[in-house]
Amino acid sequence: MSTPMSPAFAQAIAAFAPPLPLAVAYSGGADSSALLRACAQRWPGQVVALHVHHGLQAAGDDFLQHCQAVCQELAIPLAVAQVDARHRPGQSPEDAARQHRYAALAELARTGFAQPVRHIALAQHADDQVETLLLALSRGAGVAGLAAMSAHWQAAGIDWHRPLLAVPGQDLRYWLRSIGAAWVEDPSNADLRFTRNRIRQQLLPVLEQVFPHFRHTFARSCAHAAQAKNLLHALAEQDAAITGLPPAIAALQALSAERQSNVLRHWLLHCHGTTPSTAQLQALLVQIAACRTRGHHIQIKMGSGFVCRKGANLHWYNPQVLVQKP
Ligand SMILES: Nc1ncnc2c1ncn2[C@@H]1O[C@H](COP(=O)(O)OP(=O)(O)OP(=O)(O)O)[C@@H](O)[C@H]1O
Repeated sequence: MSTPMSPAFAQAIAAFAPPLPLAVAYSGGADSSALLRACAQRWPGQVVALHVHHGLQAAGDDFLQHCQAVCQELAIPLAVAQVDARHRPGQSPEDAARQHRYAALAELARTGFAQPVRHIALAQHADDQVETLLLALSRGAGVAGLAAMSAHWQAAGIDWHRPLLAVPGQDLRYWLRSIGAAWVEDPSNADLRFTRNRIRQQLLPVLEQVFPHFRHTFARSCAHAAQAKNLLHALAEQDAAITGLPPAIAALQALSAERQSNVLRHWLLHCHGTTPSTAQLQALLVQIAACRTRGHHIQIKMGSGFVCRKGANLHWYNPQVLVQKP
């Protein structure tokens, strides 16, 4: 039976071709409800659901019960994990919840069913992508941030997919209503203390009026930024092969300032999982340029640690880790 999906939604589902079986990360909210139902309809018997109970909101139990009831009705196997998503000091609550959730989803897919599942679909859509782009702009992000969310990536032995990035959120809710499917509304989505909710409720309606095609054109900008991000990554790998990691100071000095910044960001992120601020990186470039004598000392705060000079090379360390492991 044909269902009244919007053209964008129908196109996104038709174009989505993951190897099966597929797991859908199912919160019980509108977006993942639409994705789960659309996938189960397209690949009957080949789709499973994963639910993470965050243990943060009182509503968590209702979410779980809703997911269990829907999966039972649709005969979709469901695996559930309970996580303690409390954040560490200095970590944002949303970041903590996201990290715990992704780790729990990967673990559920690996061990929650008779056979491990290697592909997980998430239900972020075009409005989420625009929100991510606007948040990146508001932070003054570079191209990596402006690329916003990827449609596909690999991590923790899982292929992650976001098939709905071109579908407006309202199309998903419209479809759910038209087929009489219920979902649970996360009460925190209405909380205007969260910037993302203010963007969704206050900014997107205005953007809609001024730039009616903003979802499409902003997504195109994200795609251009993603291409540039890949080029910068490739260039950083080439330069890192010359400077070595940790980088040799003399080899850095032979590069342009832009290429130094690029390879330094790459080193700090990929080897140490930290991102320096623009001001920190700028200060380091000044020190690298001035480092022409044996006695030149470098010691600069960099991301979550410090960069210092160790002989001919730079060296990054986190003093807190040094204190914990003397
Ligand atoms: N508790 C959860 N259990 C399983 N998957 C989840 C959970 N929370 C979020 N996800 C997955 O991560 C995606 C992005 O999460 P986010 O909280 O940004 O979504 P959302 O806009 O609230 O979506 P939804 O309406 O599906 O809850 C969701 O669409 C869903 O696929």
